[in-house]
Amino acid sequence: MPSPGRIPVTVLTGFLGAGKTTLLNYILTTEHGHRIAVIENEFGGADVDGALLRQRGEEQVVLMSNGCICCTVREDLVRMLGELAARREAGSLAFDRVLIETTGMADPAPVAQTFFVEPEVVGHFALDAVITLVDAMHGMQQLDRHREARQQAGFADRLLITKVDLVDPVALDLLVARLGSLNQRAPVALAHFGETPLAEILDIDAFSLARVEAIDPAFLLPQQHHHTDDIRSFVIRERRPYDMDRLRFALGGLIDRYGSRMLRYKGVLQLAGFDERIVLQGLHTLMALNLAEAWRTDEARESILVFIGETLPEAEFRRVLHACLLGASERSETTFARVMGLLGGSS
Ligand SMILES: Nc1nc2c(ncn2[C@@H]2O[C@H](COP(=O)(O)OP(=O)(O)OP(=O)(O)O)[C@@H](O)[C@H]2O)c(=O)[nH]1
Repeated sequence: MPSPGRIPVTVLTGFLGAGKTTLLNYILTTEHGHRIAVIENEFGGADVDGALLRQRGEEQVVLMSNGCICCTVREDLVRMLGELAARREAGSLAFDRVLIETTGMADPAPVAQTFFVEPEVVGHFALDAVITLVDAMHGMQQLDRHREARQQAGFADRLLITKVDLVDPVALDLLVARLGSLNQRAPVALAHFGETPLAEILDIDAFSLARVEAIDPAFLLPQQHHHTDDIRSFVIRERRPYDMDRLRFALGGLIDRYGSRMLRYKGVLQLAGFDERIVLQGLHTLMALNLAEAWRTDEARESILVFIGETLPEAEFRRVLHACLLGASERSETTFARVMGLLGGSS
């Protein structure tokens, strides 16, 4: 039970692409009267999520942390929470709650542990709830294949199913039943593009240390933490604009070939002929390119793409995408054609 005076913290978790940033955007752009500080954690090592977040007004602050919050950057989390508390006490920052978005690969247990074992954190913050998002379309497969997805579902105080618009009611029932077998105590609700009643996820006082310790008596002990080894990410940055037709074709080809291993890809892109940023969103074979806000005249335009996948051939992705840049050299055009199988060469 959070003690009076401590700042409530909500941890948003959920496997890659489950819809955490979408929910965060809904929260940050909805009138709800809360002043929220957000800590955003990225797995891919590039600030793509920062670019995808829409902040409303000055009453909110977003801090970024790269790396996986559940292991290497826990110190980062402790430091950021310490800074937030100090700025709040000094009166330079006003907020009444904190939201932490973990990476899609994070085990929420060590993140929750932080609120009980780190003295600087315990004094100021109280964990209100762990909210786990589950993708209705990909969730079942993710639960089957990835331990992290099961940990996230099992540890949740509330489960939110997203993307219900993409599945039929039978698939949804099966997923609800599966989640029930992993976690019997967390109520399940739906979120459509992040839209969900905030009263059911903020200030719900749902995290119980006693309950977690009843399931895992070693919860507060130091933990060794491992991620599935063959999941890797890489980032591609380019200053030159991409050619739209070529890029769509190349992404289509890569997805055809590697879609089942492409767990998550996203980016903010500069395309020739567009003043707007183009946002790429993808999970496996589901890909979308959408117009976003225009580049400012005073900023250097740079495309940033993040790929997270199982044993993806990074060099091939780099070659193919490099050849989609406007004015790609003849040599890279040949490479592109060969890699994409247009010359009948091997890939
Ligand atoms: N159809 C549909 N798409 C959704 C819904 N919610 C989110 N999405 C889409 O799912 C994709 C991934 O959403 P994000 O919010 O970026 O997911 P995330 O969990 O933050 O992803 P990572 O941070 O990479 O793990 C985006 O293209 C969203 O627009 C939904 O309810 N329905």
